[in-house]
Amino acid sequence: MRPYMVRSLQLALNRASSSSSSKSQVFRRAYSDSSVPGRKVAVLGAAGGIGQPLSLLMKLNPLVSSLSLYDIAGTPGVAADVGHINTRSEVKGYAGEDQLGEALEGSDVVIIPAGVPRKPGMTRDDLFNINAGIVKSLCLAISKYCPNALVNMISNPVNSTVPIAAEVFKKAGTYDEKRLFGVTTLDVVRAKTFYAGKANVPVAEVNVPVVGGHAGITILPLFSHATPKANLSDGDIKALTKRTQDGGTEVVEAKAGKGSATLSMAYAGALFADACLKGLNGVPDVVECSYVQSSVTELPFFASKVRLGKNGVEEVLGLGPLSDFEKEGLESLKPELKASIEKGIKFANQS
Ligand SMILES: NC(=O)C1=CN([C@@H]2O[C@H](COP(=O)(O)OP(=O)(O)OC[C@H]3O[C@@H](n4cnc5c(N)ncnc54)[C@H](O)[C@@H]3O)[C@@H](O)[C@H]2O)C=CC1
Ligand SMILES: O=C([O-])CC(=O)C(=O)O
Repeated sequence: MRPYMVRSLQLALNRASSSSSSKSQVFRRAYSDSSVPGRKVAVLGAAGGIGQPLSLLMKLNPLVSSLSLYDIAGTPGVAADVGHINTRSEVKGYAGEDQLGEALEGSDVVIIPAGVPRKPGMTRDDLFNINAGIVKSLCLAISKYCPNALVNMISNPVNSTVPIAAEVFKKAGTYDEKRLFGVTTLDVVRAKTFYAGKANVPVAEVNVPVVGGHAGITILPLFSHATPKANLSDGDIKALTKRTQDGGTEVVEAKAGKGSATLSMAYAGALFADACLKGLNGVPDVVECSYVQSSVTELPFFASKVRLGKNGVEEVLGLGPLSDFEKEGLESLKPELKASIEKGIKFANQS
């Protein structure tokens, strides 16, 4: 890839990070390889459908100085391939559990897309039996080798895997609620795309918060907060909400048994990791939606806008005024989200 293409991709990623201020835009333009701190990012599940393009996108991120690609197999090849790209970070591949410690050691951000994806007809919760154990063992290793890392959980069901991670870290004595994130950025990416299409506004200018969780009706886009404002009918808002909630299923069905969203997820995961790195580096006003420990509602975990800083979560932002339709959606999602959280906590403490 030509340097100008790499630069364009980097700029596109920067432009797409939703809510950062103009101050941070100036900061971004001021990057040079030597003027930003070195940061190690580990991708766990790096040989998978999400892991590979996500590794590529993290290799293009100028904030990353060391990229650690871990999977149970296949990572030497991915690392050799990605490692030839002429950008800042050095790349190392690690395969198999005996290399997990080395892969994690010194990581500032750990991104976890390890685990099985859905097939048509399955819910995200149907992945629990396999992915819960995978996430648990990876989080145990994180608590041992890089307890201070920011953890970006992609593996589904996110509504349960984040509570599992929290319990594992609590048991290990390393839990810091500011450092654990469920990645819900793809819901925001979808809401922006669908809204821009319906409202006929430039997608690059669109902002839409998505709150709640990351499965079906627990995904609650707040189109009443969407900007630029558009005069959409109640029917349009209802349809946009449903399409955002079913976005993952739309891809699962279109892939017809060959997995779920990988490329759009890699993009969303790269955006969120970039926001975490900017926060760590002290860029002001970095705000993204994420599923975190929360007191925004009575539920212990909830996705909402989060301000990111040098220690991870700096502030969990409230929901603001909701339309009647959104208020109804919020009440309807609570029982399902509560059950998924409790399922994760129970699993972590029983097994
Ligand atoms: N949070 C979100 O918005 C989204 C989450 N996902 C979830 O991401 C996960 C991964 O999806 P894909 O990449 O499509 O699946 P995939 O099957 O293509 O890749 C998963 C990778 O995880 C690896 N893996 C399995 N056990 C592991 C372990 N113990 N340690 C390290 N790596 C391990 C596999 O070897 C494989 O390379 C799924 O659970 C999927 O549901 C997918 C899309 C969006
Ligand atoms: O739908 C799935 O299984 C994968 C996912 O979380 C998404 O695409 O939002």
